[in-house]
Amino acid sequence: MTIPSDRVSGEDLEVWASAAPDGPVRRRGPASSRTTPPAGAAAPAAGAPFPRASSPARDDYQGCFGCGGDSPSGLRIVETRVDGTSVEAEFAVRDVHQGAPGLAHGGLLATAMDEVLGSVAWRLGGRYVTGRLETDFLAPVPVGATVRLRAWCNGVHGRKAYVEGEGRIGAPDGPVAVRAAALFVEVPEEHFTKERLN
Ligand SMILES: CCCCCCCC(=O)SCCNC(=O)CCNC(=O)[C@H](O)C(C)(C)COP(=O)(O)OP(=O)(O)OC[C@H]1O[C@@H](n2cnc3c(N)ncnc32)[C@H](O)[C@@H]1OP(=O)(O)O
Repeated sequence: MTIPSDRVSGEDLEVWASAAPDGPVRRRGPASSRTTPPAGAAAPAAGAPFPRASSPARDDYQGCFGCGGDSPSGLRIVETRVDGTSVEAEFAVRDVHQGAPGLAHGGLLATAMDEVLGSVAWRLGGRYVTGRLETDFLAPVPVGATVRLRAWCNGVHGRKAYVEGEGRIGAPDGPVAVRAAALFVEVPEEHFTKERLN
C-alpha cells in the first residue's frame, strides 16, 4: 500500500494563529486558503457587539436539524452565551446520533459545527450560507456526552465571511473533539425560495 505523501502525522499538529478569543488554537495543519481571510479582509472589532443581536434563521424556524425543537432526531443545539466576538452553544449526543456503536457520527459533529459557525455568520447582519466547511476530528465523542461548541469570525471580505470554531467534550475547557473553519457566502432572500420544491 502506498501512503500518500500529504498524509498528516501526529508531529504535524501545529499551533495555528487565529482570532480565537483565547488566542492561537491547535489544528492538524492550517485552515486552507479558501477558509482563511485574505489580506484586506475586515476583522471584527474586538469586544464590539455583533451587528445583529440574534439570528433570524434560528429564531424563526423550528424545523432546522441543527437547532430546531421540531426535528425529532435533530441535534437541538442551544446557544448558551453570545458576546461581541463569539457564540457558545451545546448539545447532547443521543443514540440517534451514533456512527460507530456508542460514538457520535462524524457527519453530525460537522453539522453541529456548521450550525454554530452559521449562527456567527448570520449575526454579522446578512443572510449567509455555507460555501465551504473544513473539519478536523480530534477525539471520539461518546453517546451521552454534552458537546460544548464555540465559534468566532476571523474576517469579512465582500460577500464572504470567514468563521472558525471548536467543539469540546463535557465542559468548556474539556478535550477538543472537533475543529472547523468555514467560508460563508452572503446571498439574497430569493436563495431560500427559488429552489424550493414544495
Ligand atoms: C443560524 C443559521 C445556521 C445555519 C447553519 C447551516 C448553514 C448551511 O448549512 S447553508 C446550506 C448549505 N449550503 C448551501 O446550500 C449553499 C449552496 N451553494 C450556493 O448556493 C452557491 O454555490 C453559493 C451561494 C455558495 C455561491 O454562489 P454565488 O452566489 O453564485 O457566488 P459565487 O460568485 O460563486 O461565489 C462568491 C464568492 O465566494 C467564493 N466561493 C463560493 N463557494 C466557495 C467554495 N466552496 N470555496 C471557496 N470559495 C467559494 C467564490 O470564489 C466567490 O469569491 P470572489 O467574490 O472572491 O470571486
